Amino acid sequence: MEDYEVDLYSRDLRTSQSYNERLGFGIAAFQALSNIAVNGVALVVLSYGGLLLANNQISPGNLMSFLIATQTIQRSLGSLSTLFGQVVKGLSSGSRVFQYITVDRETSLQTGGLALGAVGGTVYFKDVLFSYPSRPNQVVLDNLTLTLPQGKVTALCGLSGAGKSTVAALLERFYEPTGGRIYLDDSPLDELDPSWLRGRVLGFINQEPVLFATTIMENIRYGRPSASDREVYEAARQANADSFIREFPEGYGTVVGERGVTVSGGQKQRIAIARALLKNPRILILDEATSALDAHSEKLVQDALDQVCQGRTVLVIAHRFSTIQNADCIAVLHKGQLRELGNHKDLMNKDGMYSALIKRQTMFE
Ligand SMILES: Nc1ncnc2c1ncn2[C@@H]1O[C@H](COP(=O)(O)OP(=O)(O)OP(=O)(O)O)[C@@H](O)[C@H]1O
Repeated sequence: MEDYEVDLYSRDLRTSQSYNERLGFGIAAFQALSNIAVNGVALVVLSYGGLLLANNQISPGNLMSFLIATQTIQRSLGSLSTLFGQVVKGLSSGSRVFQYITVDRETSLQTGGLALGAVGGTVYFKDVLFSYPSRPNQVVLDNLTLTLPQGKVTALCGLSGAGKSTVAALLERFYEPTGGRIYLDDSPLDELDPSWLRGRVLGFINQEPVLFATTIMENIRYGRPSASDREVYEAARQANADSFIREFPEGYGTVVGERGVTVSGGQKQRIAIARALLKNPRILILDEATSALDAHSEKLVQDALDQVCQGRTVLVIAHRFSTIQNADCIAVLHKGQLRELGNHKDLMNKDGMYSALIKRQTMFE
Protein backbone atom coordinates (compact mmCIF):
# COMPACT_ATOMS: atom_id res chain seq x y z
CA MET A 1 0.00 0.00 0.00
CA GLU A 2 2.75 2.43 1.02
CA ASP A 3 4.78 1.58 -2.12
CA TYR A 4 1.70 2.11 -4.24
CA GLU A 5 1.06 5.58 -2.76
CA VAL A 6 4.76 6.51 -3.11
CA ASP A 7 4.54 5.41 -6.73
CA LEU A 8 1.47 7.58 -7.36
CA TYR A 9 3.13 10.56 -5.69
CA SER A 10 6.36 10.09 -7.69
CA ARG A 11 4.34 9.91 -10.90
CA ASP A 12 2.65 13.21 -10.10
CA LEU A 13 6.00 14.78 -9.21
CA ARG A 14 7.46 13.65 -12.55
CA THR A 15 4.49 15.15 -14.41
CA SER A 16 4.94 18.42 -12.55
CA GLN A 17 8.70 18.33 -13.28
CA SER A 18 8.11 17.85 -17.00
CA TYR A 19 5.58 20.72 -17.11
CA ASN A 20 8.07 22.99 -15.31
CA GLU A 21 10.82 22.00 -17.72
CA ARG A 22 8.57 22.82 -20.67
CA LEU A 23 7.74 26.17 -19.09
CA GLY A 24 11.48 26.83 -18.56
CA PHE A 25 12.23 26.00 -22.22
CA GLY A 26 9.40 28.26 -23.33
CA ILE A 27 10.69 31.17 -21.25
CA ALA A 28 14.27 30.59 -22.48
CA ALA A 29 13.19 30.48 -26.14
CA PHE A 30 11.06 33.61 -25.74
CA GLN A 31 13.90 35.45 -24.00
CA ALA A 32 16.43 34.37 -26.65
CA LEU A 33 14.19 35.46 -29.50
CA SER A 34 13.21 38.75 -27.90
CA ASN A 35 16.90 39.48 -27.11
CA ILE A 36 17.89 38.77 -30.71
CA ALA A 37 15.07 40.94 -31.99
CA VAL A 38 15.74 43.84 -29.65
CA ASN A 39 19.51 43.71 -30.10
CA GLY A 40 18.88 43.62 -33.83
CA VAL A 41 16.78 46.77 -33.47
CA ALA A 42 19.62 48.40 -31.47
CA LEU A 43 22.05 47.42 -34.24
CA VAL A 44 19.80 48.91 -36.90
CA VAL A 45 19.35 52.08 -34.82
CA LEU A 46 23.11 52.34 -34.31
CA SER A 47 24.08 51.80 -37.96
CA TYR A 48 21.28 53.87 -39.49
CA GLY A 49 21.65 56.54 -36.78
CA GLY A 50 25.46 56.56 -37.37
CA LEU A 51 24.81 57.16 -41.06
CA LEU A 52 22.41 60.05 -40.33
CA LEU A 53 24.93 61.45 -37.84
CA ALA A 54 27.69 61.29 -40.43
CA ASN A 55 25.45 63.21 -42.83
CA ASN A 56 24.68 65.73 -40.08
CA GLN A 57 20.98 64.89 -40.30
CA ILE A 58 20.61 64.26 -36.55
CA SER A 59 22.51 65.42 -33.49
CA PRO A 60 24.60 62.99 -31.30
CA GLY A 61 22.15 63.70 -28.40
CA ASN A 62 19.18 62.51 -30.45
CA LEU A 63 21.00 59.30 -31.36
CA MET A 64 21.80 58.65 -27.67
CA SER A 65 18.14 59.24 -26.70
CA PHE A 66 17.06 56.71 -29.32
CA LEU A 67 19.57 54.14 -28.08
CA ILE A 68 18.47 54.54 -24.44
CA ALA A 69 14.83 54.22 -25.45
CA THR A 70 15.57 50.96 -27.33
CA GLN A 71 17.40 49.55 -24.30
CA THR A 72 14.44 50.37 -22.06
CA ILE A 73 12.13 48.52 -24.43
CA GLN A 74 14.60 45.59 -24.47
CA ARG A 75 14.56 45.30 -20.67
CA SER A 76 10.76 45.47 -20.55
CA LEU A 77 10.36 42.76 -23.18
CA GLY A 78 12.92 40.59 -21.33
CA SER A 79 10.86 40.67 -18.12
CA LEU A 80 7.67 40.00 -20.12
CA SER A 81 8.69 36.35 -20.59
CA THR A 82 9.08 35.76 -16.82
CA LEU A 83 5.84 37.60 -16.25
CA PHE A 84 4.08 35.38 -18.77
CA GLY A 85 5.22 32.27 -16.82
CA GLN A 86 3.90 33.75 -13.60
CA VAL A 87 0.55 34.59 -15.21
CA VAL A 88 0.18 30.98 -16.43
CA LYS A 89 1.01 29.61 -12.96
CA GLY A 90 -1.28 32.15 -11.25
CA LEU A 91 -4.21 31.36 -13.53
CA SER A 92 -3.98 27.63 -12.88
CA SER A 93 -3.65 28.11 -9.11
CA GLY A 94 -6.47 30.63 -9.09
CA SER A 95 -8.87 28.57 -11.17
CA ARG A 96 -10.41 26.93 -8.07
CA VAL A 97 -10.73 30.27 -6.32
CA PHE A 98 -12.43 31.73 -9.39
CA GLN A 99 -14.73 28.72 -9.44
CA TYR A 100 -15.96 29.65 -5.95
CA ILE A 101 -16.11 33.37 -6.66
CA THR A 102 -18.34 32.83 -9.67
CA VAL A 103 -20.71 30.32 -8.01
CA ASP A 104 -24.27 31.62 -8.17
CA ARG A 105 -25.82 32.23 -4.80
CA GLU A 106 -28.74 29.85 -4.65
CA THR A 107 -30.03 30.66 -1.20
CA SER A 108 -31.77 34.00 -0.88
CA LEU A 109 -30.40 36.40 1.69
CA GLN A 110 -33.44 38.32 2.69
CA THR A 111 -33.42 39.76 6.14
CA GLY A 112 -36.25 40.95 8.29
CA GLY A 113 -38.01 37.60 8.48
CA LEU A 114 -39.16 36.45 11.86
CA ALA A 115 -38.11 38.32 14.97
CA LEU A 116 -36.05 36.03 17.19
CA GLY A 117 -38.33 36.54 20.16
CA ALA A 118 -41.29 35.40 18.06
CA VAL A 119 -39.74 32.09 16.99
CA GLY A 120 -41.76 29.24 18.42
CA GLY A 121 -39.68 26.45 16.94
CA THR A 122 -42.11 24.26 15.02
CA VAL A 123 -40.61 23.00 11.77
CA TYR A 124 -42.77 21.66 8.99
CA PHE A 125 -41.44 19.82 5.94
CA LYS A 126 -44.19 19.91 3.33
CA ASP A 127 -43.96 17.53 0.36
CA VAL A 128 -40.22 18.04 0.23
CA LEU A 129 -38.53 16.60 -2.81
CA PHE A 130 -34.77 16.70 -3.05
CA SER A 131 -31.88 15.55 -5.22
CA TYR A 132 -28.28 16.63 -4.72
CA PRO A 133 -27.09 18.97 -7.51
CA SER A 134 -24.22 16.58 -8.29
CA ARG A 135 -26.67 13.69 -8.82
CA PRO A 136 -29.89 15.23 -10.14
CA ASN A 137 -31.34 11.87 -11.14
CA GLN A 138 -31.15 10.31 -7.68
CA VAL A 139 -34.16 11.28 -5.58
CA VAL A 140 -32.89 11.51 -1.99
CA LEU A 141 -36.06 12.84 -0.34
CA ASP A 142 -39.29 11.77 -1.93
CA ASN A 143 -42.29 13.94 -0.99
CA LEU A 144 -41.33 14.07 2.65
CA THR A 145 -43.95 15.57 4.93
CA LEU A 146 -42.87 15.78 8.54
CA THR A 147 -43.50 18.06 11.50
CA LEU A 148 -40.95 18.68 14.24
CA PRO A 149 -43.17 19.82 17.11
CA GLN A 150 -42.05 22.79 19.19
CA GLY A 151 -40.08 21.81 22.31
CA LYS A 152 -40.13 18.10 21.48
CA VAL A 153 -37.44 15.62 20.49
CA THR A 154 -37.95 14.01 17.09
CA ALA A 155 -35.66 11.12 16.27
CA LEU A 156 -34.93 10.27 12.66
CA CYS A 157 -33.98 6.69 12.09
CA GLY A 158 -33.54 4.40 9.16
CA LEU A 159 -30.88 2.47 7.32
CA SER A 160 -27.68 4.10 6.15
CA GLY A 161 -28.39 6.25 3.08
CA ALA A 162 -32.09 6.68 3.95
CA GLY A 163 -31.71 10.48 3.85
CA LYS A 164 -31.45 11.39 7.55
CA SER A 165 -28.47 13.74 7.24
CA THR A 166 -30.05 15.29 4.15
CA VAL A 167 -33.12 16.32 6.20
CA ALA A 168 -30.75 18.11 8.61
CA ALA A 169 -28.81 19.71 5.73
CA LEU A 170 -32.04 21.12 4.25
CA LEU A 171 -33.11 22.49 7.61
CA GLU A 172 -29.74 24.23 7.88
CA ARG A 173 -30.32 25.55 4.34
CA PHE A 174 -27.10 24.07 3.02
CA TYR A 175 -29.26 23.12 0.04
CA GLU A 176 -32.69 24.18 -1.18
CA PRO A 177 -35.44 21.57 -1.74
CA THR A 178 -36.04 20.65 -5.37
CA GLY A 179 -39.77 20.61 -4.66
CA GLY A 180 -42.07 21.36 -1.72
CA ARG A 181 -41.22 23.77 1.07
CA ILE A 182 -39.95 23.89 4.64
CA TYR A 183 -41.56 26.18 7.18
CA LEU A 184 -40.34 27.55 10.50
CA ASP A 185 -43.54 28.23 12.41
CA ASP A 186 -45.55 29.77 9.56
CA SER A 187 -42.67 31.35 7.66
CA PRO A 188 -41.20 29.61 4.63
CA LEU A 189 -37.57 28.85 5.43
CA ASP A 190 -36.40 30.15 2.05
CA GLU A 191 -37.63 33.62 2.96
CA LEU A 192 -35.47 33.79 6.09
CA ASP A 193 -31.90 34.98 6.24
CA PRO A 194 -29.65 31.87 6.43
CA SER A 195 -27.02 33.67 8.55
CA TRP A 196 -29.65 34.66 11.09
CA LEU A 197 -31.10 31.17 10.98
CA ARG A 198 -27.77 29.41 11.54
CA GLY A 199 -26.37 32.04 13.89
CA ARG A 200 -29.37 32.52 16.18
CA VAL A 201 -32.08 29.94 15.66
CA LEU A 202 -30.37 26.64 14.84
CA GLY A 203 -27.71 24.79 16.76
CA PHE A 204 -25.91 21.83 15.30
CA ILE A 205 -23.91 19.28 17.24
CA ASN A 206 -22.45 16.72 14.92
CA GLN A 207 -20.59 13.47 15.29
CA GLU A 208 -17.17 15.04 14.87
CA PRO A 209 -17.27 18.48 16.47
CA VAL A 210 -14.69 20.91 15.18
CA LEU A 211 -12.43 22.58 17.72
CA PHE A 212 -10.44 25.56 16.53
CA ALA A 213 -6.75 26.02 17.32
CA THR A 214 -7.34 28.42 20.19
CA THR A 215 -8.17 28.27 23.90
CA ILE A 216 -11.04 26.19 25.27
CA MET A 217 -12.58 29.44 26.49
CA GLU A 218 -12.70 30.87 22.97
CA ASN A 219 -13.84 27.56 21.52
CA ILE A 220 -16.89 27.61 23.76
CA ARG A 221 -17.43 31.32 23.22
CA TYR A 222 -17.89 30.74 19.47
CA GLY A 223 -21.43 29.77 20.48
CA ARG A 224 -22.10 33.42 21.37
CA PRO A 225 -19.16 35.80 20.94
CA SER A 226 -20.68 38.36 23.30
CA ALA A 227 -20.89 35.89 26.23
CA SER A 228 -19.05 36.79 29.44
CA ASP A 229 -16.47 34.46 31.04
CA ARG A 230 -18.99 33.63 33.74
CA GLU A 231 -21.54 32.51 31.13
CA VAL A 232 -18.89 30.33 29.47
CA TYR A 233 -18.11 28.63 32.84
CA GLU A 234 -21.82 28.05 33.44
CA ALA A 235 -22.34 26.50 29.99
CA ALA A 236 -19.31 24.24 30.52
CA ARG A 237 -20.63 23.20 33.91
CA GLN A 238 -24.00 22.24 32.47
CA ALA A 239 -22.26 20.32 29.70
CA ASN A 240 -20.24 18.28 32.24
CA ALA A 241 -17.07 19.86 30.86
CA ASP A 242 -16.07 22.24 33.64
CA SER A 243 -14.26 19.72 35.84
CA PHE A 244 -12.07 18.18 33.16
CA ILE A 245 -11.22 21.63 31.74
CA ARG A 246 -10.10 22.83 35.17
CA GLU A 247 -7.86 19.79 35.50
CA PHE A 248 -5.68 21.04 32.64
CA PRO A 249 -2.75 23.09 34.02
CA GLU A 250 -3.94 26.14 32.11
CA GLY A 251 -7.65 25.49 32.63
CA TYR A 252 -9.87 27.43 30.23
CA GLY A 253 -6.72 29.01 28.72
CA THR A 254 -5.57 25.62 27.39
CA VAL A 255 -5.01 25.73 23.66
CA VAL A 256 -6.60 22.84 21.78
CA GLY A 257 -6.49 21.81 18.16
CA GLU A 258 -3.59 21.09 15.86
CA ARG A 259 -0.80 22.59 17.94
CA GLY A 260 -2.37 22.32 21.35
CA VAL A 261 -3.59 19.72 23.77
CA THR A 262 -5.38 16.73 22.29
CA VAL A 263 -8.74 16.15 23.93
CA SER A 264 -10.59 12.85 23.84
CA GLY A 265 -13.68 12.25 21.70
CA GLY A 266 -16.03 12.54 24.69
CA GLN A 267 -14.35 15.74 25.93
CA LYS A 268 -14.57 17.24 22.46
CA GLN A 269 -18.27 16.49 22.35
CA ARG A 270 -18.84 18.08 25.74
CA ILE A 271 -17.02 21.25 24.65
CA ALA A 272 -19.27 21.33 21.57
CA ILE A 273 -22.34 20.87 23.78
CA ALA A 274 -21.20 23.76 25.99
CA ARG A 275 -20.85 25.85 22.85
CA ALA A 276 -24.41 24.95 21.83
CA LEU A 277 -25.74 25.72 25.33
CA LEU A 278 -24.16 29.15 25.17
CA LYS A 279 -25.77 29.82 21.82
CA ASN A 280 -29.12 28.82 23.26
CA PRO A 281 -30.79 27.97 19.93
CA ARG A 282 -34.53 27.38 19.61
CA ILE A 283 -33.92 24.38 17.41
CA LEU A 284 -31.16 21.87 17.90
CA ILE A 285 -29.95 19.38 15.31
CA LEU A 286 -28.07 16.52 16.80
CA ASP A 287 -26.14 14.08 14.67
CA GLU A 288 -25.43 11.39 17.16
CA ALA A 289 -21.97 9.87 17.24
CA THR A 290 -21.71 6.33 15.98
CA SER A 291 -18.24 5.82 17.44
CA ALA A 292 -18.39 4.15 20.82
CA LEU A 293 -17.23 6.01 23.92
CA ASP A 294 -16.40 4.20 27.12
CA ALA A 295 -19.36 3.78 29.48
CA HIS A 296 -18.31 6.65 31.79
CA SER A 297 -17.77 9.19 28.97
CA GLU A 298 -20.95 8.01 27.29
CA LYS A 299 -22.93 8.74 30.43
CA LEU A 300 -21.38 12.20 30.83
CA VAL A 301 -22.09 13.07 27.20
CA GLN A 302 -25.62 11.70 27.41
CA ASP A 303 -26.36 13.72 30.56
CA ALA A 304 -25.01 16.84 28.87
CA LEU A 305 -27.14 16.17 25.82
CA ASP A 306 -30.25 15.70 27.95
CA GLN A 307 -29.48 19.07 29.48
CA VAL A 308 -29.04 20.82 26.13
CA CYS A 309 -32.21 19.30 24.66
CA GLN A 310 -34.50 20.60 27.39
CA GLY A 311 -37.19 22.98 26.18
CA ARG A 312 -35.99 23.03 22.58
CA THR A 313 -37.21 21.59 19.32
CA VAL A 314 -34.71 18.81 18.68
CA LEU A 315 -34.08 16.85 15.53
CA VAL A 316 -31.81 13.98 16.34
CA ILE A 317 -30.24 11.73 13.76
CA ALA A 318 -30.34 8.82 16.09
CA HIS A 319 -28.03 5.88 16.31
CA ARG A 320 -28.36 4.95 19.97
CA PHE A 321 -31.21 2.80 21.11
CA SER A 322 -31.70 4.84 24.29
CA THR A 323 -32.08 8.11 22.36
CA ILE A 324 -34.55 6.63 19.94
CA GLN A 325 -36.57 5.01 22.67
CA ASN A 326 -36.87 8.20 24.72
CA ALA A 327 -37.73 10.51 21.82
CA ASP A 328 -41.19 12.12 21.84
CA CYS A 329 -41.63 11.23 18.22
CA ILE A 330 -39.83 8.80 15.93
CA ALA A 331 -39.76 9.16 12.16
CA VAL A 332 -38.59 6.15 10.18
CA LEU A 333 -37.13 7.00 6.79
CA HIS A 334 -36.58 4.56 3.99
CA LYS A 335 -35.17 5.61 0.62
CA GLY A 336 -36.14 9.21 1.30
CA GLN A 337 -39.74 8.40 2.21
CA LEU A 338 -41.38 8.63 5.59
CA ARG A 339 -42.44 5.09 6.37
CA GLU A 340 -43.51 5.23 10.01
CA LEU A 341 -44.20 7.92 12.58
CA GLY A 342 -45.05 7.62 16.25
CA ASN A 343 -43.53 6.93 19.63
CA HIS A 344 -41.52 3.87 20.58
CA LYS A 345 -44.39 1.95 22.09
CA ASP A 346 -46.80 2.52 19.19
CA LEU A 347 -44.22 1.66 16.57
CA MET A 348 -43.12 -1.49 18.38
CA ASN A 349 -46.74 -2.61 18.57
CA LYS A 350 -47.10 -1.99 14.86
CA ASP A 351 -44.40 -4.59 14.26
CA GLY A 352 -43.26 -2.94 11.04
CA MET A 353 -40.03 -1.43 9.80
CA TYR A 354 -39.20 0.29 13.10
CA SER A 355 -39.50 -2.82 15.20
CA ALA A 356 -37.35 -4.70 12.65
CA LEU A 357 -34.69 -1.97 12.88
CA ILE A 358 -34.72 -2.05 16.67
CA LYS A 359 -34.53 -5.83 16.78
CA ARG A 360 -31.57 -5.73 14.42
CA GLN A 361 -29.82 -3.14 16.56
CA THR A 362 -30.42 -4.86 19.86
CA MET A 363 -29.19 -8.11 18.36
CA PHE A 364 -25.75 -6.52 17.89
CA GLU A 365 -25.53 -4.75 21.26
N1 LIG B 1 -23.22 15.65 -1.03
C1 LIG B 1 -23.85 14.66 -1.64
N2 LIG B 1 -23.87 14.59 -2.98
C2 LIG B 1 -24.52 13.60 -3.62
N3 LIG B 1 -25.19 12.62 -2.99
C3 LIG B 1 -25.20 12.62 -1.66
C4 LIG B 1 -24.53 13.63 -0.90
N4 LIG B 1 -24.71 13.38 0.42
C5 LIG B 1 -25.45 12.25 0.48
N5 LIG B 1 -25.75 11.81 -0.74
C6 LIG B 1 -26.59 10.63 -1.07
O1 LIG B 1 -27.89 10.87 -0.56
C7 LIG B 1 -28.42 9.69 0.01
C8 LIG B 1 -28.85 9.96 1.45
O2 LIG B 1 -27.70 10.28 2.20
P1 LIG B 1 -27.75 10.70 3.73
O3 LIG B 1 -26.36 11.05 4.14
O4 LIG B 1 -28.80 11.74 3.91
O5 LIG B 1 -28.22 9.35 4.42
P2 LIG B 1 -28.23 8.98 5.97
O6 LIG B 1 -29.55 8.32 6.21
O7 LIG B 1 -27.91 10.16 6.80
O8 LIG B 1 -27.06 7.91 6.03
P3 LIG B 1 -26.06 7.58 7.28
O9 LIG B 1 -26.88 7.01 8.39
O10 LIG B 1 -25.14 6.56 6.68
O11 LIG B 1 -25.35 8.85 7.62
C9 LIG B 1 -27.35 8.61 -0.10
O12 LIG B 1 -27.67 7.79 -1.20
C10 LIG B 1 -26.08 9.38 -0.36
O13 LIG B 1 -25.22 8.64 -1.21
